[in-house]
Amino acid sequence: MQDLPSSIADISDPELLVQWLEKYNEAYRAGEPMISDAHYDLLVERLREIAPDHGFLSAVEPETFADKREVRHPAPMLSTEKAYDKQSLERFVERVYKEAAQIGVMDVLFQVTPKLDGLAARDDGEILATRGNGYAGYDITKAFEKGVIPQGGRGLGLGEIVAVQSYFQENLADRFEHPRNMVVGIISSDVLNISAKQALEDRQVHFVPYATLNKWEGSGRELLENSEKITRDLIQATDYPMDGMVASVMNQDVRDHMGATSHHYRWQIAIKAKGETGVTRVNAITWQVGRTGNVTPVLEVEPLKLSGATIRRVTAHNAGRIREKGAGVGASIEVIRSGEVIPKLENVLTPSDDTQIPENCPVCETPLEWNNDFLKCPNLNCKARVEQRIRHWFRILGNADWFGIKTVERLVAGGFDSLEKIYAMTEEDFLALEFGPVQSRNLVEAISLSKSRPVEDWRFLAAFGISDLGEGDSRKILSFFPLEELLDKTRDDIVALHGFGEITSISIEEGLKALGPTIRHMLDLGFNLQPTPLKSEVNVSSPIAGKGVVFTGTMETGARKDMEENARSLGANVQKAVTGKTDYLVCGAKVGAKKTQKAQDLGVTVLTEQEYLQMLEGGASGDEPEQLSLFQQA
Ligand SMILES: NC(=O)c1ccc[n+]([C@@H]2O[C@H](COP(=O)([O-])OP(=O)(O)OC[C@H]3O[C@@H](n4cnc5c(N)ncnc54)[C@H](O)[C@@H]3O)[C@@H](O)[C@H]2O)c1
Ligand SMILES: [Zn+2]
Repeated sequence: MQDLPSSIADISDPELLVQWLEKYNEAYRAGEPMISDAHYDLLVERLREIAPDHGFLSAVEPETFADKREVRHPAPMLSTEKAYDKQSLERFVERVYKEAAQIGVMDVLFQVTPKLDGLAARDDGEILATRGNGYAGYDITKAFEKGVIPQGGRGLGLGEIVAVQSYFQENLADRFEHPRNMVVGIISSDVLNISAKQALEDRQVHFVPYATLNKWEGSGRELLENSEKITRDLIQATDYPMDGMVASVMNQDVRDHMGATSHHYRWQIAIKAKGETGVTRVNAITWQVGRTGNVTPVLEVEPLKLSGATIRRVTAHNAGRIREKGAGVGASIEVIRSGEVIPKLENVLTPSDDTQIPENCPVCETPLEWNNDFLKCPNLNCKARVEQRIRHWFRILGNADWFGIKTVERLVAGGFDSLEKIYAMTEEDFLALEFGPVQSRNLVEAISLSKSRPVEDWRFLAAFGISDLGEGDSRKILSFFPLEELLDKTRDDIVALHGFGEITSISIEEGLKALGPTIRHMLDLGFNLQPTPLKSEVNVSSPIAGKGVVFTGTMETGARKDMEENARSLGANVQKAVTGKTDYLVCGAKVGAKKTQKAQDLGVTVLTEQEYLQMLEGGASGDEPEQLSLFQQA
């Protein structure tokens, strides 16, 4: 297949363009996109310009899962029309009111929800099916067995399979380019890679019915007047990847009257940001060292105008990308910007043979290590890492942030390279580093305010930057243990909690051990911490509250997942496997003797499903039922 012209405006052959679009679409649906979504959208818009009636534009871009059973949809699952600017949204709203008036409806209610960027599916309570070609999709009900969590329960209709965004950013962003790629991998393959398995085990991959999303409702006028604020608020409130917003008409009679094309419902539109691309040349590469040691390339480019701004720096994601694509000095590259401040490297048009990847850390000279496509400085005391850690502390704590990166750099250069030292600084210390008298006073004041102003304890914990203890996980873990107790917990204590997998638990244990002294020191300084409410306090009293429970085998009462969910709601720590922290092993049918013996050896009470249900009904926590002979023979 012939290449596409390098500049989108030069594309003039619709058939060639469609061939490429089909190829890109196939790769994208398989979870391995070749180009960015913004770039793809620009190509589709180009097709609309040069061949507005092309069949490609009037069908849903199909997806296939070769080995899965086909399922017909009761009503087609279509794509959406897109509005890339205010005018298109205005035209949409006008059209809606005009057609509503035709059937005598004057009050039209609009709804806006975040447009989730994952894998669309439909759950009728029995079968979960993908969109497919819009008319028939594929049966992927097994996703729930694999560990995908149905938000709000089963049978809630259309929705999207997505990974929790903050979790992805913290734990997976250096393993997958986009959370959707991981999601597609989970659905299409039975062999899961370790990170995907971990995310499922941590219950961070959800099926989110659109009906459960945060939403805005109002009239068309209100929508047009406030669309920026509506978008901002919904982005704020949603912890899933999004690629815009979806505005829908809510009046059923108007929906019926407006109907659908073969591509989209006419009463619905996606509000999206358009990307802009440009071509420029790489002048130099700067390597930046982050808090966790990742060394990322920033391309210094020949200045270029994109969406009204002059671009001089472009992020290139990771070192692997530079090596693979030849994005070195002298390369001609395509740059894309859609919304974000710093544009991204999209494509290398003419590679450079000067792609030197540093072998040593540009800051501390320690030999660098490769981790997938990422380069890492392993030195915990690397000056750049220290600076970023301190910066992270003030940013996450967030109650008195006057410590920008420039200030932090000066402190570290002056020997104040730890939180302990910085929190002991006086006005004289700042003056000695040649901060002005006013700034010195402000910085001392900021330190004192950061202690006296109220701050949630999970923020305080997350600010230490322990890997796998970001804001979400800190909040979660502190709902099980108060902060002081957490410091002494081991991986076994942590893995027993709902939502913490094995790998995560190990890294949390290690992080807590390494930073324990610092955390204790900071606690002794007396912060005004607002404790996270403990689950054990919130929970009802039940015989399994606070107990470690493992379910195994095939249950008769209902799906194992539902029994687990129910046990959790009664305050149990539902665990995946029996450990020393397990109190009850509940056995359904077909459980091997070995398993029950191992549990008994660990002092775990082994129950049949019936005994377990009786115990719940009895409500007595102390009396443990006698064990069935079935198990004693083992
Ligand atoms: N990078 C690539 O190579 C590549 C290739 C093909 C497609 N794409 C991307 O896919 C998109 C086109 O594909 P499409 O037709 O699947 O998607 P679309 O962007 O038109 O979105 C339509 C889908 O959004 C879903 N959706 C998400 N949140 C929703 C909500 N709150 N309410 C209602 N529906 C919601 C629906 O399931 C619907 O099917 C393009 O935007 C493009 O960026 C990218
Ligand atoms: Zn270093």
